[in-house]
This record gives sequence, C-alpha cells and structure tokens, in this order.
Amino acid sequence: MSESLFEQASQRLADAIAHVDVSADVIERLKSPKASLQVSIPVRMDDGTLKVFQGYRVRYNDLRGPTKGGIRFHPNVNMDEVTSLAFWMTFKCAAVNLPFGGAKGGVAVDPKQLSKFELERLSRGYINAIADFMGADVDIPAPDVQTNQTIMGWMVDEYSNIQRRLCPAAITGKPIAMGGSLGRETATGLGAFFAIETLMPLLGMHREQTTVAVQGFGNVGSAIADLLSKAGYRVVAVSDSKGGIYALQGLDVPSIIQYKNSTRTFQAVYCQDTLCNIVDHQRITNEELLKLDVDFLIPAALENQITESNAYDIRAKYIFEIANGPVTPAADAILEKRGIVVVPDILVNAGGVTVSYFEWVQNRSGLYWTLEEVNDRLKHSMIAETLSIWKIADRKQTSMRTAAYIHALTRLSEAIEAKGTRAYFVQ
Ligand SMILES: NC(=O)C1=CN([C@@H]2O[C@H](COP(=O)(O)OP(=O)(O)OC[C@H]3O[C@@H](n4cnc5c(N)ncnc54)[C@H](OP(=O)(O)O)[C@@H]3O)[C@@H](O)[C@H]2O)C=CC1
Ligand SMILES: O=C(O)CCC(=O)C(=O)O
Repeated sequence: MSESLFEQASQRLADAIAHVDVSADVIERLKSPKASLQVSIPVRMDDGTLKVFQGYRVRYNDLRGPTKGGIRFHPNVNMDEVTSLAFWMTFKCAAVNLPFGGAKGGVAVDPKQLSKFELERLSRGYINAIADFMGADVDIPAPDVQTNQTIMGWMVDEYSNIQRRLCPAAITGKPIAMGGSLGRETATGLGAFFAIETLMPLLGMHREQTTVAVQGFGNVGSAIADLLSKAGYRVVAVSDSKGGIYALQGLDVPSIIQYKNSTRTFQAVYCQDTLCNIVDHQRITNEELLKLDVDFLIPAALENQITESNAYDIRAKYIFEIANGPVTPAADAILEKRGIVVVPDILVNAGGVTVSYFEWVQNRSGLYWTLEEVNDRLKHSMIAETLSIWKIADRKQTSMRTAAYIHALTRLSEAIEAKGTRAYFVQ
C-alpha cells in the first residue's frame, strides 16, 4: 500500500531527529495534530438546489503560538492533505522564527465551477462551520491554493458578524481596505526571491547565466517568475494546470501575466507570438517542464510533483520548492544521490506567512506600515534564516531540507521543554 501524504511528511521529522538532541517527550508531542475538524457546509446554489461540501481545519501544534495557515479550495482536499500541510506550517513558522504554531484548512471543491455568489456563500459557510475553532489568539487562517484576498475579505466579515465585533486579526491576507497588509499578495514570491538571492553567491551562480523553469502560474508562481525575470534571470518556461510554454531565449513574463489575467489560461498565449514577444516558443506539458535542462526548477503548484517515477529524469541543478511538498521523500533521496540540491518549502515559501504575521501585528497594534517597511522586514528575516539553514547544512553535512527541520525542531523543542509537563499528564 502506498504511503499517505502525512506519513511522507512525518519522515522529514525522523530525518532531523537523528541530528538534534531532543527528548522523547518532544518527539511524541510532534507526532500527531493537536486537533482536527471536518465539517459539512450546506450551500444554496444559484439554481435553487442545495449542495453540501466537505471542509477541514487541522491545528497541528500551538506550542510556539496560535496556529497559522492557509485555506485551500481544490477538489483533492482531504484530511490527509490538510494534516500534512498543517504539519509543514508548524515547522515553517518555527524555521523562520514566527510566534505561531501550524494549521491548515480547505474545502473539497472546484471553485472554477462556482459563480461568484456561490463562492461567497461557500466561503462564509466554511467560516461559520469552523468559527469556534479559530480566532486571533487561537488559529488564524489565510489564503492558499485557489483562495485570495476577496475570499479572505468575505471570511473575516463573516467571522466578525458571528463575534458581533470587528476581528481583523482573525484572518490575514485580507483586502487592504479591511486591514490587510501592504505586500501580502506578493510576499510568498518575494520571500522566495530573497532566499534565492541570498544563496546565489554561495552557489557560485550569476543571474544572467541562470535559466529558470516555473511550474504553476498562480499567486506565487507568477510573482517569482516576474521577480526573477526583472532581476535578469532567464525564465525559459512557465506552466499552469493546462500546460506550459517554453522558449530557450527567455519568456516575456509581464506579457504572459497580463495575458493570463485576462484569459485565465495559457492556451491563448501559445498562439500569441506578438503578445509574448518571442519567436521560437513551444508548447510543453507539465511533465516536460519538470524535465527541462535548466539551472533552477521552481515547482509552485501542488504537492507530489517530483516522485520516484520522474526523479531520475530531472535535469535541473537546483530545485527551489515554492509549492508545499512538491518533492516526495523517495524523490529527495534520488535527487540527493544525483547531486541535485533541493531548497525546501518550509524555508523558500515562508515569505507569505511572514507577512501574514506582520499583518496580524499591524491589526493588533493598530499601527500600519509602509510597503517599504514590510518588504525590508521580510528581506531581513529571509536572509537571516536562509543563512542559518545554509550554515547548519554545512556544519552537519546534511541536505538543506534536513537542516531546515533541525533549525525548526530546535526552536520547537525549546518551546515544548519550556512549558514543562502539566500535572494531569503525570499518572
Ligand atoms: N498563496 C500563498 O501565500 C502561499 C502558497 N504556497 C503554496 O504555493 C503553491 C501555489 O499556491 P498559489 O500560487 O497560492 O495557488 P494559486 O491557486 O494561486 O495557483 C496555483 C497554480 O498552479 C497551477 N496548477 C494547478 N494544478 C496544476 C498542475 N497539476 N500542474 C501544473 N500547474 C498546476 C494553477 O493553474 P491554473 O492557473 O490553470 O488554475 C495555478 O496557476 C501551493 O503549494 C501553496 O500551498 C505556499 C506558501 C504561501
Ligand atoms: O499566510 C499564512 O498564514 C499561511 C500561508 C500558507 O498557507 C503557507 O505558507 O503554506
């Protein structure tokens, strides 16, 4: 029988434990989620029929602070996936030293099939169903796959209505007009950019000679492609759920973003040489994109994209995981043997939750920051944590992933030990 996603995720912890002096209590506390909730969400559809959707929220661990993590709307959402994502959030928040634990949520739905009003009713219904499970000091949701600022706006409004007071700090990634932070929308991409730029000199790489392929062209994929191409990297391939586009001489990313925003698909881009400003571009599949001969491969879509069945075909020199969990543990082992360096999700994509933290701080203090302030703080944090993880990998002779888990586990262990054992745990 194949392993569940959560069993795979847990292996990352096992790899790190071998390198850190942590007590059996700490390991035991981190093996399972603190609380998991599954809810049925009845939604009145525009045609008058009633549909019930399944929603999930998992609070994995709150020993470093209230739990934090996004909400995903996707047909494949299930408890195993949400638990894994909540586990990764726990280690991500600790890896970049945020005073948060980890959580994640989602609804099994294809939001592309819903009207805007149906989507709003579903979003409000989800919050209604999990309202007792969340809050600014308990659990703070945010956007993830196929959710965005608008949806967070409906959600925070619904939560505030339930509480009969404004609760901006209960959800981050909101519209600016509702207390959202400047810079949150681009934060995941920008955080990844700072991590990459920090590593460039250490890897002996130069922007202009570096080719990049990005899988996934949503919030984070389009942002990182744009930032890298503007900084002089050669972005040669991008893709969305329908397939990708490749041009050896480099793509005109801003034109593709504009086209994607107006059509929601790359299909049109393939046929629009003038819009892409490229002559020799070709259409590729997502599987082909992963196997391109590039310097940097950036998975920015979903988990389990690089597995033992395609890991031997990967030709990139470095993989920067912006998606959560795009490389399986079995693939990791193969890539490591082949000398391909994987820079892990819990570091590379931590910019989003970092600016979510800044949003929460601003909501609670009532003092709002400039975009420059937000981005400067993000930059400072990403550089510091990337260098710490790089140094651990060097000192302990481990992969960057294991180093990131060692870094996070050390902080989690301190929090767990500091709390001590409550009397009722002792027989
Ligand atoms: N949003 C955030 O702040 C954060 C996101 N992440 C992670 O980044 C990843 C992407 O999230 P985000 O950008 O927000 O999500 P979006 O929904 O904005 O974008 C997802 C992108 O992936 C594409 N996609 C979906 N399925 C596939 C597939 N099978 N092959 C290739 N591309 C596919 C989508 O295509 P199409 O456009 O056709 O739908 C879309 O372009 C996720 O793993 C998420 O957990 C991590 C940290 C923070
Ligand atoms: O911004 C947040 O709180 C969470 C972002 C998220 O879901 C993630 O990092 O995977």
